[in-house]
Parts: sequence; structure tokens; C-alpha cells
Amino acid sequence: MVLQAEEGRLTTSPTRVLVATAVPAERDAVARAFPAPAAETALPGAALLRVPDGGPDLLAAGVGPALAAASTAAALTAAALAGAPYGLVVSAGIGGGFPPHAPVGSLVVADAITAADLGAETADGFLPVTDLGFGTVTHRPPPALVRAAATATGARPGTVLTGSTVTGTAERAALLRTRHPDALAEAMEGFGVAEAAAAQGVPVLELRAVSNPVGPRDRAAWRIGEALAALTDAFGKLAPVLRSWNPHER
Ligand SMILES: O=C(O)c1cccc(C(=O)CC[C@H]2O[C@@H](n3cnc4c(=O)[nH]cnc43)[C@H](O)[C@@H]2O)c1
Repeated sequence: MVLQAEEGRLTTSPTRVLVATAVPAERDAVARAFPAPAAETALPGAALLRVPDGGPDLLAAGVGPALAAASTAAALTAAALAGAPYGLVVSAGIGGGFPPHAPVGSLVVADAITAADLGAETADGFLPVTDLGFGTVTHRPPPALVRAAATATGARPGTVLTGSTVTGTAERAALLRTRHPDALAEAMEGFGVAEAAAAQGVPVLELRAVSNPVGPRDRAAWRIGEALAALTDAFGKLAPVLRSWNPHER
């Protein structure tokens, strides 16, 4: 919710929210949480579904951090140039959950969005880019919004890792948890979406519905339908939180 002056009066308007999923199936799962049908709008470099009545704009931003960042940046820039900037970006979709902390079908909301593989491998182990003197490896969503999202949806708050490679072995899963003891989930876009949002000073949230355990590759164990249903349910509960969220409450 944003306070604005209109003809000498102070009025409030809902924060404009952009939800960035990886693929159309995730975007459509979010859209199903809203009663009114969303309408498609083409932008340079991105296509949006607009949920009417102050609902969010939905973007299928692509798989992986690079394409997700590029598409999110295009949508943010288009909105800013049109004079209607977004006040919040939500990275959302399915993800891997670290067992036993985030079981299949459960939800995770990121209190930290961390790039798991952005750095350098050395003889003494992995060094994040920050240790090399560059950039950032973690974005932190507004804590009050994380708490409100967790309360409304039942999502567990914790670190969500972003990687360009899906973990496929127990060894890699254990290594990631050793490096990131608060990690609950892994996905491929959150950090890219967060980098695009941070570049324009827009806060970010990440919500994942767990479709598979992080660990040995086992495609038969994926529960994509269950995770997409959990995503729809979560956005039904999250919508009023987003509508009433005050960006100054950090
Ligand atoms: O082929 C495989 O074994 C495999 C296992 C898990 C996920 C994939 C994907 O290609 C999914 C990519 C897509 O879904 C998100 N996602 C879902 N589960 C995970 C995961 O365990 N680790 C990372 N990403 C995951 C991801 O954000 C992508 O959008 C293939």
C-alpha cells in the first residue's frame, strides 16, 4: 500500500506487484489464485499477464538466473518508463526442498536469497564472489513481509539457494547444507530476479512450493502437480498480505 497526495488529499493505493515465475505452468498456477481472469500484455522483451482489480502482474521470466534477471529487468523498466513502477517483485515457483526440513508439497519463503555457485573454486574450497571483492551473493527480503507471508501461507522461512545446475547427488546436497546451514530449498531463478529488482531499488520476496527433494536425481519422485496446487493455494492466502503491505515496513 502506497500513500499518495491526490487533489490535496492523502489517499492510499496498493503496491504494484510483479510475480516472476520461470515457466508458464507456474505463472498460470499463480493466476488461478485470483477470481478474475488475467489479460495478456506484450512488452519489449517480456509478456505479462495482468490480474485485474489491483492484483499482481505475472511474468513467465524463463528458466535459470540469467534469463530470469533479463526478463524481470525488462518488465521493471517498462513499468518505470510508463510511470507505474512496481513496489515489489516476487520470485515464485516450484523448487527442490532439503529433506527433512522442507518436504515435498510444503512451502518455503526466503529470508535470504543466495547464489550457491557464484564464485571461484580453489584448492581450499569454494570462495563466494564477495570474498573475491565483487558484487553480492545474498539478497534479503523485507523481514516483516517474510513473517507476514509465512504466517499467511504456512511457508517455512529460510534460505533459498539459486543455482544454474539442479543438484543431482546426495554429496552435492550435503555440501550445500554444510555451506548454507539455513538452506531449506533450491531453485534456479530467485537470485537473478533479486539482482534485477535490487538494481532498480525494488524489494523482493521468494516463495517456493517443493516439488522434489534436493539430492539424488529421481525424476519419478517429482510431484509437480502437487507443488503447483500448493502454489495456487499459497497465492490465494498471500494476495491480501501483498495488497496491504506497506513498503516502509521493512
Ligand atoms: O532432470 C532432473 O533431474 C531435474 C530435477 C529437478 C528439477 C529439474 C528442472 O529442470 C526444474 C527446473 C525448474 O524447476 C525449479 N526446480 C524444481 N526443483 C528444483 C531443484 O531441485 N533444484 C533446482 N531447481 C528446481 C527451477 O527453479 C527451474 O525453474 C530437473
